Amino acid sequence: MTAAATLEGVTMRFRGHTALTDVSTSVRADTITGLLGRNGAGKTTLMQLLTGHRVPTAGRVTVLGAAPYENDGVLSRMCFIKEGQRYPDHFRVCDAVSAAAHLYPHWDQSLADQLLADFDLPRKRPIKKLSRGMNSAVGIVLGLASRAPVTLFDEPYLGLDAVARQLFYDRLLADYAEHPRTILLSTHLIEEISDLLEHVLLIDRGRLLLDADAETLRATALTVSGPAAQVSTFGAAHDVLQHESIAGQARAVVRTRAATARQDAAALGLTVEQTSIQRLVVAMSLAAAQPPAPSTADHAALQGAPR
Ligand SMILES: Nc1ncnc2c1ncn2[C@@H]1O[C@H](COP(=O)(O)OP(=O)(O)OP(=O)(O)O)[C@@H](O)[C@H]1O
Repeated sequence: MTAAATLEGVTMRFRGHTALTDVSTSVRADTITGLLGRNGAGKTTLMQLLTGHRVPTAGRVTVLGAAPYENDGVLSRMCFIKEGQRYPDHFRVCDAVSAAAHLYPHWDQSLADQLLADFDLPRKRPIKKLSRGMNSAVGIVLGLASRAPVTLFDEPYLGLDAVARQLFYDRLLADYAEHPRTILLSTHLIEEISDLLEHVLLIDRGRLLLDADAETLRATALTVSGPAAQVSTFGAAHDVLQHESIAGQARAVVRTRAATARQDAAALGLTVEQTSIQRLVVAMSLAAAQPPAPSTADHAALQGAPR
């Protein structure tokens, strides 16, 4: 695996708040990676570190072999499209496109023209007069046509309708197939994009919770359901992320490394389904939010505690 970017022991502290804590991971080259996590998890902060907008409080960030901060050689090969991207007040759509054409060395004007038509964007209209969704579409056009070797999309589709979002996914996939490059995409619309993803990074309250390739996740995350006793038996041998039961029936989301997990569940009379990446992410985030079960020592201490 070649890394386009790496974070080693990265902590980012703002005044009074730690947004990232000791994060070590890499973003694979020529891969579409999903950066997932709940509101305030630290996704934008991580992208800001990768794009040299911030310097970590501790640890090291490397992109395309060097530290990105104030490094034109690295930054010229990156494109960062953020939610609610702002442009100079007087900019029309065509001005943003010509500025991007000058900025990005790998810019493809014919792709930009095609995308402007696909998203039905009026070239001469001032950007500040565009609707919210159209503004997002401008960012998407610039991000894709930049063909930057490392392209980051941070929740790029504020206000974009379902048809336009599908257009984005289709165009991204088609262009990526012809021009493989490193794409890091943060989103809350996990279900919609999960087929696009080759790798998943999940952050939870500033810590890296999951760093796995999507294929492995799909193969190892299962949801089993059936009689509660059998679900518990099965769960005892696997990593249970979420468990719910009602009237003697139960359902559990598990991660397993056992090659025979499906057969084992079937032998117990359980129904087995593949767990979607969205469900897995929700289960893992909720599990991480649970307070840890008290240890035996804690129990003992509580028993002895004065009331
Ligand atoms: N400049 C700052 N000063 C203080 N705290 C900040 C600053 N920037 C971010 N934070 C805090 O760091 C945490 C992570 O923020 P970040 O924007 O990275 O989250 P996110 O995962 O992108 O969230 P969302 O999905 O809601 O956009 C949040 O608690 C946020 O309030």
